[in-house]
Amino acid sequence: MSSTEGKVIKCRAAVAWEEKKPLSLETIEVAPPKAGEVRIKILSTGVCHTDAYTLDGLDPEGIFPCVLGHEGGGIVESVGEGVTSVKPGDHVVPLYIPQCNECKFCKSPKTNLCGKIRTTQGKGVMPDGTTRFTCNGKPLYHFMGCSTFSEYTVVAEISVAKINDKAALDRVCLLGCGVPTGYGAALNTAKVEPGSNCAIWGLGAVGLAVAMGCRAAGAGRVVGIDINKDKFEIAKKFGCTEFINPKEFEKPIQEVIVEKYDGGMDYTFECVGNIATMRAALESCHKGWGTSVIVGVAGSGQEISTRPFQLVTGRVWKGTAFGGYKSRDSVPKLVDDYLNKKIMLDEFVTHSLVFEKINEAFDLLHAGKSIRTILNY
Ligand SMILES: NC(=O)C1=CN([C@@H]2O[C@H](COP(=O)(O)OP(=O)(O)OC[C@H]3O[C@@H](n4cnc5c(N)ncnc54)[C@H](O)[C@@H]3O)[C@@H](O)[C@H]2O)C=CC1
Ligand SMILES: N[C@@H](CCC(=O)N[C@@H](CSC=O)C(=O)NCC(=O)O)C(=O)O
Ligand SMILES: [Zn+2]
Ligand SMILES: [Zn+2]
Repeated sequence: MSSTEGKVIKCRAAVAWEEKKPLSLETIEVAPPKAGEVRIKILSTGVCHTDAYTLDGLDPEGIFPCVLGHEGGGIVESVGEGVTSVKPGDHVVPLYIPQCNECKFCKSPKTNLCGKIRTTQGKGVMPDGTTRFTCNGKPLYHFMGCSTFSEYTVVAEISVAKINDKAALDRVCLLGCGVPTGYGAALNTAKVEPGSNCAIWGLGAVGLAVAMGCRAAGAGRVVGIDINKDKFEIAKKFGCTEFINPKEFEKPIQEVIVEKYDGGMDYTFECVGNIATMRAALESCHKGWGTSVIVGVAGSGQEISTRPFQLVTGRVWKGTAFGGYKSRDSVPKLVDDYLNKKIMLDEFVTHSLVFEKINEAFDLLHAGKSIRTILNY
């Protein structure tokens, strides 16, 4: 039994007091876990573009003040009543898509979108409708059911994956979001076949993970597309075979691709979050069978469009959340895949910083100078 069990913990956190403002380093209070909840000591967290998306005020579910962060790794500090699947001392990754194994989504092989706590999670509160965070007496909202930008966080039991404790938490935290999302987009959502021609818009961590998945699937060409040419060199490590910078062309990039690649690609992936590149990715697909997967996140009011003829003539437009992985089952296996060198994680980490430098991590992301920055508490 830890000395803090059942007590409020005062700890460091980076609080988003309001949108479009830097995070504020604060001492916050974290209440003990209630029934069905787990309190975790976070040791490392990544910064994903979705954190920036919400902080920038683009997320219709963004509620402030809140504790952001959803790509973390840590150790269970205490558990609430009735929790049986994890115990203090277990190494875990918090999950923004839980897995309850009871809801109709969890019972369906067609989706990973567990619905058990999605409504309260989208309101920034725990399943009972309340928050576990306060700062100077003011309640703080949770984020994506994870809130990994706090030294301690509280999540639902169904929102935590128990992992092999031999794995470095400052690497496997990336299995909380970006890497499974891209890797699974290729393997689960698209189901890339050997010899397929693939194109990826956006060579950030998610896009590079798509490339890693395409290579694992035995893809032929893997075309990396980015307006920042500085991303091309690192993308070779993940399996990109050639590159295109749309800025170097006058005509629409989809016309370039259809001409250059004998009618277009078998699979395309949009990992930017831009409705124009979503259209370009779809219209770069081959007539008759090309499939485009939307991974990028675009805010409310943003709508995709294309001529229906694109779909009538056989192209498929689909999307993915967390790469289609059923989270509690899959993340432990992905950790083992990393330990067995079947997937890369180290290569995604371009910066490691002390937690207090979290705003620098956002700056690096926005400047296109990082792939993933890991913050260590
Ligand atoms: N569906 C899901 O489950 C998930 C979605 N996401 C979303 O995926 C997207 C990518 O996330 P990260 O890799 O963390 O972002 P990132 O910011 O690291 O990478 C985005 C990349 O897109 C490039 N880019 C920007 N505009 C472009 C354009 N017009 N054409 C081509 N490339 C362009 C940037 O240069 C950058 O390399 C974001 O929208 C994020 O919100 C992230 C994780 C999970
Ligand atoms: N609140 C956001 C949701 C945007 C979104 O699509 N989120 C992805 C994960 S992005 C992680 O970096 C997702 O898994 N969505 C599934 C879900 O149930 O939200 C908005 O409304 O834009
Ligand atoms: Zn993310
Ligand atoms: Zn469920």
